[in-house]
Amino acid sequence: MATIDLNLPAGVRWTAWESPVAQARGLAAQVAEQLRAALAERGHALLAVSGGRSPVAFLEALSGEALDWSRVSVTLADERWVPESHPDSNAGLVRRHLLKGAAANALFCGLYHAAASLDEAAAIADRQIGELPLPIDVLVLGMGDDGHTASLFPASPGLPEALDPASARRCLPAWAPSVPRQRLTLSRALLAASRVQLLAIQGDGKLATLKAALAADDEQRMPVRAFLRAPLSIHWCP
Ligand SMILES: O=C1O[C@H](COP(=O)(O)O)[C@@H](O)[C@H](O)[C@H]1O
Repeated sequence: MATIDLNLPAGVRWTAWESPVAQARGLAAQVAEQLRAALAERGHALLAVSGGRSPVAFLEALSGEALDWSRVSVTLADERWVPESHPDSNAGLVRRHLLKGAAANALFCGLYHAAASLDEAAAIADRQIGELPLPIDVLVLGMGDDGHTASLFPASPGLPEALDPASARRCLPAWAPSVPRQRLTLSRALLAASRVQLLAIQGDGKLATLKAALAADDEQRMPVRAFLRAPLSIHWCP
């Protein structure tokens, strides 16, 4: 594979996998290893994963990893404000592709709540996330073609607060440019405190977005920029 010159910030690690299958398996093995380390160190482990279209093969591979899943808690970096039965639900995706077999023993804490408003749903999720064994041990982020990560979308109302590194909020309402527009996102402050931070992306389009984010000077325009620093490891495949 040709060398890719990205001029990454100090401490940001880069792995180019040869294929989506190799990426899914390799990433799952690394995540499992980090979860085992957290279990050995803390007695429990907290994993936050992303949704969307990309992570299916990774979630499938991770569900087959030998782990004491009964001591692992799983949450989401973000969610669409739709019930779990909806095809766009990130919780539904995680239940179908990760929480099966031995991995069904993990405690799952989703972000969706059928509240009267998105604000109220975010407040409920904020409280529930606060009951998890924070910080997040392993975070797996994805990235959209517009430079969003989690549901930190460019120009979303409330983005400055969601990206505020000093914010005490754990979960906030967010708005996407595409349907379902109403979202819930963990805050940058909470996500960036994760012990292990991984960004998994696929294809030349997302590589171009990553390059644009690295070159941009504004997190509001390219929210993924907020995470392009140590200890992030970026995992890409063509
Ligand atoms: O809407 C979302 O988009 C991003 C990227 O998703 P993908 O479909 O391009 O893989 C994802 O990381 C996020 O969790 C999701 O809610």
